[in-house]
Amino acid sequence: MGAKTLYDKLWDSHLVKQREDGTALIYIDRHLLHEVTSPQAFEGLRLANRQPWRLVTNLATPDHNVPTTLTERAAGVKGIDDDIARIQVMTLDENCDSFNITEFEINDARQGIVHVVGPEQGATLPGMTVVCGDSHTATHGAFAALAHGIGTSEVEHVLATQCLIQRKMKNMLVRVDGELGPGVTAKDVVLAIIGKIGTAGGTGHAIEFGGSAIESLSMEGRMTICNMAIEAGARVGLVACDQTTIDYIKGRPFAPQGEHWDLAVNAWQDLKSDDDAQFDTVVELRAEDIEPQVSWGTSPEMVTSVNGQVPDPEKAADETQSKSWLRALEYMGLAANQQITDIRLDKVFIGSCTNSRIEDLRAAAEVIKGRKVADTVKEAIVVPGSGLVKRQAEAEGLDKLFTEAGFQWREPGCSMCLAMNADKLGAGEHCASTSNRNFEGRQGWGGRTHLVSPAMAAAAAIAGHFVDVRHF
Ligand SMILES: CC(C)[C@H](C(=O)O)[C@@H](O)C(=O)O
Ligand code: SF4
Repeated sequence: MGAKTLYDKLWDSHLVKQREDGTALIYIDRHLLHEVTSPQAFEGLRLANRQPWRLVTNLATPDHNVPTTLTERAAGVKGIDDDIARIQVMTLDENCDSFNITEFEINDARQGIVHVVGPEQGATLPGMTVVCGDSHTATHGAFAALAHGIGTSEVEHVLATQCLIQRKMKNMLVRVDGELGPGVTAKDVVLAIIGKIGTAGGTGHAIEFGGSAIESLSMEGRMTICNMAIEAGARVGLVACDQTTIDYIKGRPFAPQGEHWDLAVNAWQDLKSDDDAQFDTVVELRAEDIEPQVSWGTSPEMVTSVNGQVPDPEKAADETQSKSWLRALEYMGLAANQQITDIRLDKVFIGSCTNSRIEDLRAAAEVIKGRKVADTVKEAIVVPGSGLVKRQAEAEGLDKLFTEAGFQWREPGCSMCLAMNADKLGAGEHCASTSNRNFEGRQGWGGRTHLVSPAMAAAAAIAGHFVDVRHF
């Protein structure tokens, strides 16, 4: 048999049936659920009088709508002010109760953003297929798992049959070799990749991230990179399984134990692309060339180095690009050729499934230690990715560092990443955000999002404008 990529191996080991029209039936090992994309799926099961096919594969948690202030959280689900949010979270509770699905409810310490919770619990394992009604399911590919988002009707399909109809994607390799400089993080790497290949660069492909710079990343860093594969147009991001992966998983609640652990570790050894595997597309970056990144526009590909400038639409490659840059500058309230370091911030958000894990909070805390949030910054919030991340951060005293500096320390959830709860930007406000999308209105109507790493967001909060965290 020919050499295979990691994606080929994961695909082949889950292929139930290849059909002549090019579609295939794929088996799903893990199904994660949240409150936004599951209600109609459960309703569909009920109407068809079906039960979930394999209960133990499902794990649910509310995240998108949950409030993040202690006062609102104290009263549990009934205390959620917003009617739609409360109904969605209650509906998830009721559905999980009636179908017997494990759920970490709103005030369970294990609750959090579904893409933080899955890996943290060891529910995401190498070699698995993992799906969730959420585009950032790509995150779980950091564990050499075939993971991607699905739509609500597919959520119902997976619940009912544990299978999905898919088409095989093409293989793409993004290699980052060399050593990242101090202060340059996984977030900067993935933003630089998207800056290079564009938001359509990975369309139709499963992207495997490899090379020495990726291999030297922690699991948190690898998750940050795979999380944004979808922002590069690919539904799937992947990193090969190695000792870092295995060490991260060991001892987690859903991970195999005892003799099953040894068998699993043995089976995971092959979860990497063969040396001579062929990729349809290969992109290469040098780690040394990557500087801390800041997005200036309304798409993640509109990104540059913190030491760069807002581009000039007159210098765009073509008419289409010129128009989209002009429109972005207008929305963002920025001028062509403006220094990135001259952009002043109104709000700072440290959180989201891209950057709300313990390592992210440590990196931000390190920067703000003993400093104060600038007076001109109206609100700076830290939203841990899960209750367990929050607890760990508190045990390390990070919450004190944040609150002493003038940050608000919140309860876990998606929060200002997409402003489905009360955490929002006002019109015209600029936000340094560790999330993954800077679309128009993403963080609130008229809000202006700048995507950055946690360390860069922390430095911006202190300075009141963007600064190169390497010299801060
Ligand atoms: C609400 C959900 C369907 C959506 C997604 O799929 O990504 C959200 O998580 C997002 O980040 O925009
Ligand atoms: S944190 Fe943001 S990107 Fe992640 S699942 Fe929630 S809304 Fe989507």
